[in-house]
Amino acid sequence: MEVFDYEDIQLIPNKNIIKSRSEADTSVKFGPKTFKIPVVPANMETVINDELAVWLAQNDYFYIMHRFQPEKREGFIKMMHSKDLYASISVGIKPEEYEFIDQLVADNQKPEYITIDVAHGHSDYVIQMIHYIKEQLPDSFLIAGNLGTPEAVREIENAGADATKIGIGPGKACITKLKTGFGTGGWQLAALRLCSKAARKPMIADGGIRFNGDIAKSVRFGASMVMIGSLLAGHEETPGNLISIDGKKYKQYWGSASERQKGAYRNVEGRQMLVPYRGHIADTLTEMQQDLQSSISYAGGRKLSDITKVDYVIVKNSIMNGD
Ligand SMILES: NC(=O)C1=CN([C@@H]2O[C@H](COP(=O)(O)OP(=O)(O)OC[C@H]3O[C@@H](n4cnc5c(N)ncnc54)[C@H](OP(=O)(O)O)[C@@H]3O)[C@@H](O)[C@H]2O)C=CC1
Ligand SMILES: Nc1nc2c(ncn2[C@@H]2O[C@H](COP(=O)(O)O)[C@@H](O)[C@H]2O)c(=O)[nH]1
Repeated sequence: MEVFDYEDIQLIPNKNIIKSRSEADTSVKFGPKTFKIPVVPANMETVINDELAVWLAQNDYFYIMHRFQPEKREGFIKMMHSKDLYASISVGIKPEEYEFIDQLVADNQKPEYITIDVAHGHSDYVIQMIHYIKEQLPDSFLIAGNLGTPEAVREIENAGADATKIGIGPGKACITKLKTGFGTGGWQLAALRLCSKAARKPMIADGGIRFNGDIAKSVRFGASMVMIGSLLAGHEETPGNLISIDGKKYKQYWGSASERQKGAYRNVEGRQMLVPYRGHIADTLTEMQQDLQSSISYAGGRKLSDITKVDYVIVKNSIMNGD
């Protein structure tokens, strides 16, 4: 098995066929809608809130609202629909989540996207929830995760999920690999490649994105969408508190399985940290789009899927050489 991560790979250029990078089409159809770029901010409390979700939906970006204020989710769906925007929410798998789905059905609230978001998604309890949601809300596009193996992708797709989310332990705020010894941390890109061999439906690559070029690499190895936490958490519009230290600005970022998120030290697999402040998220997303347009041109293509065909080399830990 070839084992590598984002920093170990370089994609090999093909002859350019476009006159300007602006001709390259970065859009992606994911579920019922088409988005500007294959990037989704992580469904974490320090990355997404209502205001940012509205802005992202209004501007043709994908978002997934987190599930850590469960009582606000139905109101969130109503608020998005009242503005004629799509609603995209997360759920867990505990008994009260079944009641939440029942409530949505009773109130005729149908989110366009639902993500089952648990640490270890290859589980009969996740499969039960997939069956339940597909029965109760068959028109919602259902994403399930997180997974890290082709077997998991096959089983979760067969259970009825419309897309899977791949990544166990590669996140910046993650300590799963240290506390449990398991996961795709350190070989997330290779794990994505393995999963793509089994996948018949779209995959979201989740965690480990440190540079804009990692988005193109994720697409090359099979991702339809790329979930990003730490690299997007440092913006004016993201919910973490702004903190100044020695004249430098930072924002708070914490893991969804951190003590900070859970309010207790039980099954903690995440940590709290500071990420550099980066200004407005619109500028970062525009830069990501421009970099991706450049990637498409280096791939010798015109559209995002052209990146999936390029060759690559493994250059172990050396892409920063020469910096
Ligand atoms: N992508 C990643 O690598 C990781 C992501 N996270 C994020 O943290 C948040 C909290 O996740 P999670 O703890 O799953 O949410 P929950 O607290 O909702 O747990 C999910 C359910 O699964 C049960 N469970 C059994 N085994 C496991 C296991 N190995 N890991 C997790 N749950 C298990 C839990 O019971 P009990 O709590 O009693 O065990 C609980 O009932 C999510 O947003 C998740 O995405 C967390 C860790 C890793
Ligand atoms: N193991 C843990 N993983 C977590 C936790 N909270 C979130 N996450 C995952 O990280 C990604 C974001 O990764 P990044 O590298 O872009 O910062 C996120 O989407 C989750 O899948 C956690 O507490 N523990």
